[in-house]
Amino acid sequence: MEQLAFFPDAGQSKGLPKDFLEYRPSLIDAQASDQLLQYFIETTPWKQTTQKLWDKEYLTPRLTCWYGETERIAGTLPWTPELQMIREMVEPLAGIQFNSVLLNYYRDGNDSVAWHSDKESIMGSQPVIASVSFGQVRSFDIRNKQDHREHYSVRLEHGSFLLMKSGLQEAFEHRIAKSNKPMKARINLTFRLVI
Ligand SMILES: O=C(O)CCC(=O)C(=O)O
Ligand SMILES: [Fe+2]
Repeated sequence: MEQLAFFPDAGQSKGLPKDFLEYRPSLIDAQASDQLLQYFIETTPWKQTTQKLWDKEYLTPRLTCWYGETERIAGTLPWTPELQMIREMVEPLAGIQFNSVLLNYYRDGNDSVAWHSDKESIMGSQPVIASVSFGQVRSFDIRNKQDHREHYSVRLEHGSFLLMKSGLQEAFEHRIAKSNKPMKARINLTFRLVI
């Protein structure tokens, strides 16, 4: 495994949460990643869903699509050969088998995902999630739910792999912040076991 590419912020003195996260910069080589980026952008039936906040409906600031064999999530599409191929690459690294994947499309720096943890009951309380990124490098921020001063940031590179291990979602939350800098398209895949 490669060294974790974390950049703790100034004043951050605690060790990195290696028990919870594992990062690999080039799971998939640049040429294949270029092709996959275009493939996902062009062929995925992207949707922009809404989310409720303080009783108001907002458009989710990114596009999404679910694939896999779970019936727990409405509208889940069958695996494609490309998604199967990536699933087979990440399963041995994660040590578990996944039955679904959420695709996120961040069109530019305005697209984002707010602070959250992925511990919906349909994934059990200690889910393992494998994340693969293509396109624009964006910062994946992580903070301790109990103490926001403990926070980290990892730049998720083109073709990279991030394993969110069991226990991460319980103690930490994560986000992809908006950016004022010009940002190109980014695709992120999070493989999950929905039970
Ligand atoms: O885009 C990413 O790297 C993270 C996406 C995410 O947190 C999620 O889909 O739950
Ligand atoms: Fe997440």
